[in-house]
Amino acid sequence: MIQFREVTKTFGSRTAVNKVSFDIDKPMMVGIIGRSGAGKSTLLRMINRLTPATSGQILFEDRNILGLKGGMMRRWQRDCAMVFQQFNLVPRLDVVTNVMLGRLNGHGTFKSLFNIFGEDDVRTALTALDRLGIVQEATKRAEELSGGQQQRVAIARALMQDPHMILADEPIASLDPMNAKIVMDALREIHERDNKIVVCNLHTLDTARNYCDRVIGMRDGFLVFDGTPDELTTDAAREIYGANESFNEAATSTAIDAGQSGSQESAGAMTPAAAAV
Ligand SMILES: Nc1ncnc2c1ncn2[C@@H]1O[C@H](COP(=O)(O)OP(=O)(O)OP(=O)(O)O)[C@@H](O)[C@H]1O
Repeated sequence: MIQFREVTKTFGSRTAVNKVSFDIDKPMMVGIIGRSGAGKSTLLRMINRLTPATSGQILFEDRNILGLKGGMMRRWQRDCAMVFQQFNLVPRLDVVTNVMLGRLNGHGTFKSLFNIFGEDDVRTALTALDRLGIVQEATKRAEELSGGQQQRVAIARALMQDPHMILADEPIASLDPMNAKIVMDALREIHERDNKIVVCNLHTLDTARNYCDRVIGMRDGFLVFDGTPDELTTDAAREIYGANESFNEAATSTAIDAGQSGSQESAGAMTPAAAAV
């Protein structure tokens, strides 16, 4: 479905992504992990052309999407919806309008400029919000919602684009553990029910293990791991994070009990058991 061929991005003398090649040949949930600065965001942003690649190819159904221009590029950007850490909603607009903004690329310029949505758009937006369990918030301003609710609105907006795939750039990094679980469950559900590719940058090993079918590890711009959650052993994690023998997985964990195993960097809770309480 999508093939990466020696994809490279340089910023001046810094190579953020270095000749990365891999294929995603069927709908799956892929987690990209690695320490800060490893190149995860840059890789994701190159897929939907927010960041231009320096060299290489990204083929979707045998077409190099890095060469698309104008309307074809906008169409591609609609096909791979992004979800961001900071939600990127319009705070003063109501929730349902925020969701409908996902349709803008599909409307003509006039409609886009004047923000005109039809009944059909409203109905689809409400259906998406209902699916995310927040339809009751539809008329509130986005800024009135909690972070977890806002991220669900952002996911509903992504669904409104009816994309081929969802690219989520650290979607839970700003959320408390309970909301992180709700958001990851929602992304997983979209993959399973709609059979879509979901690619998710994650800071935490346990989240990648719990939710993803496949984990890609990046280090200093290179792809250094590509395997199943089972193959992501502590040794493999050490390789990805560039840690020595004292590497402690809890330092990359969001699990509620992670702090008890010695890490001061633990972000809180997210094991399914904990979140189910
Ligand atoms: N617009 C930019 N201009 C210059 N350098 C950049 C730019 N964007 C990213 N970089 C550099 O590219 C490298 C990879 O950054 P990137 O944001 O992709 O890493 P990351 O793994 O997503 O990190 P984090 O987890 O902190 O978001 C870093 O060295 C970063 O400083």
